[in-house]
Amino acid sequence: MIPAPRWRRHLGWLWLSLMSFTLLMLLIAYQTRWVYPEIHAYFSQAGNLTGQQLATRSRDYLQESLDILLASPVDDDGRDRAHFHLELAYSLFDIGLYRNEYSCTRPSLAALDELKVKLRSGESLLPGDLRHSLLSPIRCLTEIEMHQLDRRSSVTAAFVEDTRRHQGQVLIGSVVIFVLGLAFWWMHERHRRSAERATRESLEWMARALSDPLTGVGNRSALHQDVLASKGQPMGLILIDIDFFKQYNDHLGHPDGDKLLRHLAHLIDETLGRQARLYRMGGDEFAALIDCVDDDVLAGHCERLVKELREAALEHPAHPGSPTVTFSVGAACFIAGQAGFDAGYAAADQALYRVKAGGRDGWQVAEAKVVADSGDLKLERS
Ligand SMILES: Nc1nc2c(ncn2[C@@H]2O[C@H](COP(=O)(O)OP(=O)(O)OP(=O)(O)O)[C@@H](O)[C@H]2O)c(=O)[nH]1
Repeated sequence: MIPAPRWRRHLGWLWLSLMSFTLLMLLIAYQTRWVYPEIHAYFSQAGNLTGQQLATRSRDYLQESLDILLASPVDDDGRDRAHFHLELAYSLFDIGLYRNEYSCTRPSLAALDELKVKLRSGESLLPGDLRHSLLSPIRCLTEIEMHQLDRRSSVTAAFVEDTRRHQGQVLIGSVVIFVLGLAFWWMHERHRRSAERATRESLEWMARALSDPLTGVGNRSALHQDVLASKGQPMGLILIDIDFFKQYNDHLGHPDGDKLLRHLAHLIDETLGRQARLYRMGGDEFAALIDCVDDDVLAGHCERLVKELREAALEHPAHPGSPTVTFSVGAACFIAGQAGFDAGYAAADQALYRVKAGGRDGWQVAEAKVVADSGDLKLERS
């Protein structure tokens, strides 16, 4: 599958982030624009509802005034108290809300005005007049009370309903934002994983490109790369070539030849230990890079290689001079760098050739002197 271009992935993220951000802003705007005014409206209407309490108190005062005036006989003190209660009731009744919204308010207030005048003038009051003057305002106030109570209930119910609806919308908005956030995270995670996978695959590919598939050790390119990476360092190069490997293959077949190559790679690696890096140069030739303190140390490694192979006593039925597998080893010290390596390789190869020419199954280290060569230190072989 061809991965989407980078800019398109980024565009996807950007789009998601913008969506989440816009939705969040809309949610905040919604809260500010609709929910808060709704609350404000509720409380301002609730403020008007005190009208219900005023009507109740006013009605109570009228009731008390009626009780005093209906008690017989009514003396001056009773008339004063009744007048006082009437005044209190009047002041609570005479408000804009009642005047504007209830048609019974004005006639009731007029009846109370008349009654106050009669009380002040000391005119006698008949029970029938009293009923007419006080009962209709009391009825009006009762009506106002009931209406105000109804209004409060309906406003409260509407407010509760609105609040529930807004909460639902805010909840849905939050869920959408959460889902978008999850999608954003998921896209990011997917991209991170695919980037990791690509890096891992590149590393594996690079490792494969630098290793020999048959034996698993490094190949010629890896040797070259390692030499250049250690530029300027004194190093030892050991070349190991199996003797009469063609005959081994011809006699036992290529699969057994492959097995021997793998076996020898393991044996060389074990013998030289961690300080050495092993490569297969192709065919039946191996190379090892190792720190080169001096030629004697290198000679010690070569000696050990030949000895270990003899001890392993791997059967070679087609070897003209030995019942077991043998190899020839040539080695040289060099200063890492392109020119130094070329010189070192040539010297080690010549040493190997001399071993082959001398009857194989042995080793030789080329003698060297250090010279400087166009920035690279180069060991010149004698
Ligand atoms: N089994 C196997 N054989 C290989 C492989 N690569 C190369 N060869 C064989 O290795 C043999 C190398 O032969 P030569 O270069 O003549 O070397 P030799 O027979 O060891 O002779 P001397 O080095 O002179 O002792 C050839 O027969 C190649 O076919 C491989 O990957 N597996």
